[in-house]
Amino acid sequence: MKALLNSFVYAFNGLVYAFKTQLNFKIHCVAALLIVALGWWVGLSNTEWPLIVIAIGLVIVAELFNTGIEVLVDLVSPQQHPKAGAVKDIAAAAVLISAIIALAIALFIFVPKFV
Ligand SMILES: Nc1ncnc2c1ncn2[C@@H]1O[C@H](COP(=O)(O)OP(=O)(O)OP(=O)(O)O)[C@@H](O)[C@H]1O
Repeated sequence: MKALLNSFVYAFNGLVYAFKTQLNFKIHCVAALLIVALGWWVGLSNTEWPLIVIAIGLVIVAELFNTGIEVLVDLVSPQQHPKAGAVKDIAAAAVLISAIIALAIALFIFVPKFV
């Protein structure tokens, strides 16, 4: 039971680390809160909410993996190396793609409500 509780504490520590060290993670968290508030305001349907939750979760998860990969690369390759750079660039690309997908979902859901 204590081990299970500890695993939640470790995961929470990871969230706090990402939030404290990554400006992009903070920006995405604020954007997520704004989107949820907007969704509340326009009254999203029971089918629209899950799509928004998945879109937000996709970006947050990608950001967390990106942060973990950055920390790992800095640990194993503090010196410059083309492959270390490529690993970071690929992780950053994953975040970018997730954010584009999330933006597309948000536009599909919200734009028709304002036109
Ligand atoms: N060890 C390295 N070797 C080669 N290139 C690197 C290395 N570390 C970083 N880079 C290059 O510099 C870019 C920026 O690296 P950095 O560690 O600042 O990542 P970041 O995404 O800006 O992270 P942060 O969010 O912490 O500012 C990487 O995407 C990569 O192209």
